[in-house]
Amino acid sequence: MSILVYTESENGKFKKAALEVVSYAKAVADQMGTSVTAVAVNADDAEVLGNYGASKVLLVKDESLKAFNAQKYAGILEDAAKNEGSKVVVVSASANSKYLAPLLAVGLDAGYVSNVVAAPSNVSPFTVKHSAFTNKAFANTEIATDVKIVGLSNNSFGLVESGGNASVEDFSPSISESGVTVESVDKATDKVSIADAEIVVSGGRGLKGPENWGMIEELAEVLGAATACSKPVSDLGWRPHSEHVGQTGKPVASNLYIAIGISGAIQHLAGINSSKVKVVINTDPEAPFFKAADYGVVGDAFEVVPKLIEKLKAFKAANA
Ligand SMILES: Cc1cc2nc3c(=O)[nH]c(=O)nc-3n(C[C@H](O)[C@H](O)[C@H](O)COP(=O)(O)OP(=O)(O)OC[C@H]3O[C@@H](n4cnc5c(N)ncnc54)[C@H](O)[C@@H]3O)c2cc1C
Repeated sequence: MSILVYTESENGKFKKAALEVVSYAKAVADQMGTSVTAVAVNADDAEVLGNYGASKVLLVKDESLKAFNAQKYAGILEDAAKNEGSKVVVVSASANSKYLAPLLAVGLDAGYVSNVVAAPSNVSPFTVKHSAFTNKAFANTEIATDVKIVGLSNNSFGLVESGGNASVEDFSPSISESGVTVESVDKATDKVSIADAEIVVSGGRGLKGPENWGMIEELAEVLGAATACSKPVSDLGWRPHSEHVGQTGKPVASNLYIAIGISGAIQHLAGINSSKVKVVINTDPEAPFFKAADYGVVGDAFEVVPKLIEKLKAFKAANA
């Protein structure tokens, strides 16, 4: 009857979102008076999940599962949920989790709610708060099916260390056949991914050209941030498409989002509404971004950003 969690890893290391879903599942388990069982595939440090509230880790070690395959991974989770008798399964908001969750929902005859942002307000009936209409509203939805799947938004719950220990068990599920074979995986970049980043520094067309991205990268480096951009910037080839944020790009749920030379079109804002603190730097005080931002600087990026970098470097040096 434990709560089941899918914990994603890359090259054997858990992603931050994996630790967050375990933290979340522990809160749900406490409300329901049960425990947390995590499913990990080819992870090297499965024990670490105990620190975030997992009592048990079902570890699948299989070289053929090195590349993510939604049908096979959904099959593994279905097997695990049935073995454990789990009535609640928690996954993250990553592209892979969003791919496998509906397949899993079919396998378990479960209801699935994505973009969940808080622990259930009630576990009987099981009611979750989730964002809706590209993060412009929240809804409380009851999942009435016997088995429930919760898709947790990244950075919405945070990491909670409980100092516990997890028993790690080898798990050999029946791996289902898949119509898809992954031949190779090409990563666009090795930098901090936008989806996992705590801080994102993002540039728009106001930066005039790709040759001016040095200061964006420098600001990101000082802050330990990921870099992002608006759609026209990636369309123009100034930055890679993997950095494109918004309705047609990636969603960002960082703690801090700094938008530089970005007007704040509705399609851009749709991707960053879940970020906690938004800062805009723009020459035009009428730019729509100022209405969405928590802090705004009306000014020329080419003057403001170098000063910001200088101040941050001085602050870091003084506090080193
Ligand atoms: C169906 C559809 C989907 C879309 N999806 C997305 C999406 O996912 N993501 C996205 O970003 N867009 C998307 N768009 C495009 C969107 O509508 C805007 O055109 C786009 O976001 C504008 O990008 P921008 O803010 O970089 O450029 P601009 O709108 O050109 O804004 C540049 C800003 O920089 C400011 N500026 C100029 N010089 C400086 C300076 N020296 N210092 C500081 N500020 C300066 C200007 O005042 C201006 O506000 C979509 C559009 C459509 C129709």
